[in-house]
Amino acid sequence: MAGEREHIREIEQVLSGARSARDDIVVQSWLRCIDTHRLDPARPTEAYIVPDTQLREHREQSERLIAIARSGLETLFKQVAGQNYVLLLADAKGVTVDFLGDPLFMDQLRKAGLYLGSEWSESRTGTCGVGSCIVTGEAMTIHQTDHFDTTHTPLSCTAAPIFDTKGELTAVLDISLLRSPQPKVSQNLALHLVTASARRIELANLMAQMHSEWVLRFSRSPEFLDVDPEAAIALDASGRILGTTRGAALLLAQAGGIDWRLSPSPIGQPISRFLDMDVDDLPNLTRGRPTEERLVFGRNGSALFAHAIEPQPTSGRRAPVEVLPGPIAELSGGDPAMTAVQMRAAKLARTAIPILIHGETGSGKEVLARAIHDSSGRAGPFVAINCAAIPEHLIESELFGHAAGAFTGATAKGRKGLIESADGGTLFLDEIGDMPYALQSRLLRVIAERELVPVGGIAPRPVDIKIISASHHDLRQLVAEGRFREDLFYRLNAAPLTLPPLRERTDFEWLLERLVGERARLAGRPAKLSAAARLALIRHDWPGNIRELVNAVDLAVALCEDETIQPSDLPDFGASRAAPPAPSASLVALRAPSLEEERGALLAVLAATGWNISEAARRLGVDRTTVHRRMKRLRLEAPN
Ligand SMILES: Nc1ncnc2c1ncn2[C@@H]1O[C@H](COP(=O)(O)OP(=O)(O)OP(=O)(O)O)[C@@H](O)[C@H]1O
Repeated sequence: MAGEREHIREIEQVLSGARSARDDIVVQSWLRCIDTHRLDPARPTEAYIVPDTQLREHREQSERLIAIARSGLETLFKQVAGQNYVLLLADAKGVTVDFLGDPLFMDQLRKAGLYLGSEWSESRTGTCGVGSCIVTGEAMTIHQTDHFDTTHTPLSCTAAPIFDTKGELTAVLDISLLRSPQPKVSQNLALHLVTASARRIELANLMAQMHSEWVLRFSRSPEFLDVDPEAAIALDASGRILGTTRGAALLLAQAGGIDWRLSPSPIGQPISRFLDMDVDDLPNLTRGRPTEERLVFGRNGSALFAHAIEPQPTSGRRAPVEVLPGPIAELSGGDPAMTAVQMRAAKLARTAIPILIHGETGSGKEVLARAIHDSSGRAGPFVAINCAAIPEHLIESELFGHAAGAFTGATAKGRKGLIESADGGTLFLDEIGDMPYALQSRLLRVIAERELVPVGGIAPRPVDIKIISASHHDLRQLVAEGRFREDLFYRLNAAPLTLPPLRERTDFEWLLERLVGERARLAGRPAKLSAAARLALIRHDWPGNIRELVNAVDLAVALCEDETIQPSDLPDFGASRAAPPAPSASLVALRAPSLEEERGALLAVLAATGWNISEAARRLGVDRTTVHRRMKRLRLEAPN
């Protein structure tokens, strides 16, 4: 409290014009907080996290930069490993769009606003690393009581701006501590590291965006020219500057003898205005020559080492890969076994080949069958029949219908059976193993001859149906026991698809999130999972598969209070086997044994997310750069 009062008094003194020992950048920011942002130091405000929908928009807008910055963030995070630093990448509005922090402190970090979605604009939060960096365009440390708002005075935040190739501030890289030593100089190394990382991100961004132009990289020392240049520019074929890193803009101004604060942007100007060279000199500055000989001179006489990179041909567009049809794409979040099923199902959907789906009860056989039908382009209906649920003596007429007056009690006009009502569409025969033996040969005729004879009828009627059957029995075993016809088995088993049980799915958490969202919406009761409930669900082994999960989620949504599902809202899982936690989705990539499988897995996720790289990366538990890299390696390209 005393500390807070003292802090407020200090701000008041600075306002009244008293000299301050604070850095000028801090003093100027405090003045802006009062005069421009109308903030009151006596009214502390909690960290603000933008709603999910807004965060998604911010992330989408920064998607390219996030992808490029990710490896820089990861390298920096490794450099400061074990020192409790948190890394934030904020967009130009101050919203944290990427984040790396120690999972052990997530709750504290979230509370302190060092978290994905936190907004650190100066107008909302007062003097702070990210916000004040956005206003000034300068790298800085806002250490403890440099913060304007007393809520944030425990933090130490060091931020560096990232500029786009046209010189606009596009993001801020911030490295923060929840607790830090008192002297501000303790953060000097952090300031150096974050500034160097921001520079490298700008370089990577320029290289990514301008690779089809000449790129000229600079360094003051020949040793670092090829490995870690200081700055870079892109030039068109006539030698005009198309883009620069921030460092290059400053360097060019210096070389041209111009006060960069007063000079207009170098974009669009000929390189010869700043350096004693023109476009014809570029081929002499490529890697073919020793580094020490690649010297260029500024108009002010200064010397720089330069490395010219020739325009890279834009890779000819490969034929776009086949995208999974929407209904099939939605079935998984990238589980490899599911992906293999989805790829096969998509290919089979448009054929007349019968499909046999294996899978434990509740694993989604009917849902898959319907998705295949919905992707088949067939105009007729999807008709599902559970062979185990219909009494044996009724199944024949249910399936095949009956002719007029075929038997006592039959209608005078006759009745269409389920097979005929599926004409032009799909017949889904669930629990096909329970089909009475005598009927199996009739079904075989429908499949083989594409015609059916109703009960009591003589003339066969042509039918056009796609047959999908499902079983959780081992049909081979039933054949061996003489309970299932071998010929029918081979017909049905032309294209087997095996659904993995839920406990083996690596996309469990994706499915869980989706189901909670869906079921809560259906029930009209907003609900989200607490961490403890999520863990309990992950640990359960789900003998009833997705059906059991749906039921558990429905119950939890109905019981939960304050829109948060707690473990006490879940069914009692006490009786189930203790299972190891579901492996994380990020293991997908590690496990994929073959390139083809890996390609399939990635393709399914991309298709399921409408080729949204951020979302695909989130589902796979990897960063966007990795997704881009894998796409390149696996030759996957977004359709158009
Ligand atoms: N991919 C999925 N996404 C969301 N819900 C699903 C998915 N797959 C299945 N479900 C849900 O799980 C439940 C069981 O699915 P389905 O009836 O398809 O399983 P099944 O394997 O055919 O079961 P059974 O063997 O008992 O016939 C249904 O409520 C279904 O809506």
